[in-house]
Amino acid sequence: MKVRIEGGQLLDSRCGELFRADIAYDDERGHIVAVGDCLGEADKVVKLNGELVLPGFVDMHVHLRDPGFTDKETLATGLQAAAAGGFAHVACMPNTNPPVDSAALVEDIIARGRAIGKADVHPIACITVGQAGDELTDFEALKQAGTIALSDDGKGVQHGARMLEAMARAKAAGLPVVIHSEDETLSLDGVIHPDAAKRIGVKGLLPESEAAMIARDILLAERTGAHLHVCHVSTEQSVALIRWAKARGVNITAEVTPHHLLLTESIITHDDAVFKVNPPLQGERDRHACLEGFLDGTLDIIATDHAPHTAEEKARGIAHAPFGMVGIETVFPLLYTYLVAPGVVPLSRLVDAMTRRPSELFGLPGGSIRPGSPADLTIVRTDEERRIDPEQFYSKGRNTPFTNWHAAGWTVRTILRGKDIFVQGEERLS
Ligand SMILES: NC(=O)N[C@@H](CC(=O)O)C(=O)O
Ligand SMILES: [Zn+2]
Ligand SMILES: [Zn+2]
Repeated sequence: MKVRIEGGQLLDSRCGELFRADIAYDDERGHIVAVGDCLGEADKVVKLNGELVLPGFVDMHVHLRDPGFTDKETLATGLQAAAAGGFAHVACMPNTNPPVDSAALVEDIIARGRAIGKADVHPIACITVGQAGDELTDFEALKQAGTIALSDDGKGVQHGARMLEAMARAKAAGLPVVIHSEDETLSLDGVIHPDAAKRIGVKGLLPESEAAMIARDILLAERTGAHLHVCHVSTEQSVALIRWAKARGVNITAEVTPHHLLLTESIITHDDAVFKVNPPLQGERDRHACLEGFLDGTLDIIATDHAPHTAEEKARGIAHAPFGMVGIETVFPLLYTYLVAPGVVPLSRLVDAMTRRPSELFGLPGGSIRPGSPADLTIVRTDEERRIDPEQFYSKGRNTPFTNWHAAGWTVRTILRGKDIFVQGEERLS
C-alpha cells in the first residue's frame, strides 16, 4: 500500500533549513518512494499541520533489563517506550541476568524484540564472560548471531592487557568496543560528585576515574586500530582527551547523554537517588565542555543511557540506590526545548546526532529521508508544551530527574519500515 505524509516539514541536512515537502512510502516493502510535491495517488494519506518529519531516531545505549531484571523493564515495555520517544532503533546493553555473553542470548533478544513489533533492538554483547572482566567472549560467534558491538557497560574492563587483547580481537571481528570508562581503583565506592557528596554526607566519586580510563583505552585503540566508542562522556578532561585522540587519527567516537548536557551536581540539594547516575552529574565546567564537544563533533552522538530501576530501589537513598536514570521518552523534547529553542544547538546537529550519525557509526539502516531508504520516520510536534509526568511513561522506570520540567517536541507518530510502531495516545503493552 502506498502511504503519503503531507503537510509536514523536513530538515535539509546540507543547510539545516526546514522546508515543506510530502513523503510517499510503501508500507509493505518498507521504503521511501518519493519526497517532494505532487506525489500522485496514495492508498492512505497522513495529514499534518507543520509537524517535523525526521528520520527515525537511533539510540545506541539503552538498558532493557530483559532477561533477569524484568521488574525494572521488559523488552516489551522498553521497546514501546523507545517507539514513544521517537526511536526506530535502539542498541541494548548486556548487563542483564544472565549477562548477554553468548550467541544464543543475542539471538533470543533479536527474536523476541522482533515479535514485539515496536522499535528494532540491536544487542550489544559482553566483552568478557559474565561481565566478570576476565575471559573474553567469542566475538566471531556473537557477531554471527547479530551483535553490533561489544561492551561490559556498567563496569569498566579494569585489566589493561585484557582490554588490549579484546581490542585486537574486536578489530579482527569488525566490531566496535564500547567502553564504560571507570578506573575502579579511583572511583572506589563513591556515589556522586565530590562537591555534592560533601553537602549530602555520602562518599564522593572522583571524576578523574573517567578520563584516566579513557586515556588508557585511547592508547590501546591507537595500537590496535580498533573502533573505540566511549559511552556517556561527562568530564572536561574526557572531552579534551577524545578531541586529542581524534586529531591524532585514532579510530574513536563518543556519546553524550541528555542529563550530562542539561544538569550538574548543583541540582543535588537533598538525598534523592533520582539524581544518582554513573558517571555522576559533574560540575558546570564539565557540562559546558560536553556541550562544546557536542557542538564541534568531538562527542559524535546523543545516547540516553536509559537505565530504569524500581521505585523501591530508588527509595534506598543516594548511598544505597542503584545508579541510573530513564531517558528514552524525554530526550528529544528536553534537548529541543532547552538547547535548540534557545539557539544553543542547531536543530540539524541534534537530529544528525540522533539519526544519521549513530546509524553510520554502527552500520545500522536508516538515518536519512530519501527515495529508496527505509521508511523509518519520526513525526514531532514542536508547538505543544507538556509537563513531564513519569506516571505517563510507557517505560516501567519512573526514575527521571526531569519530573515537572516543561517541554515541547513530543513524538506523535513513529514509523519503522513503513509500519506505525507508535501513535500518540496508544495503549500500554504489559
Ligand atoms: N548509567 C547508570 O547509572 N547505570 C547503568 C549502567 C551504566 O550505564 O553504566 C545501569 O545499568 O543501571
Ligand atoms: Zn556505563
Ligand atoms: Zn549504560
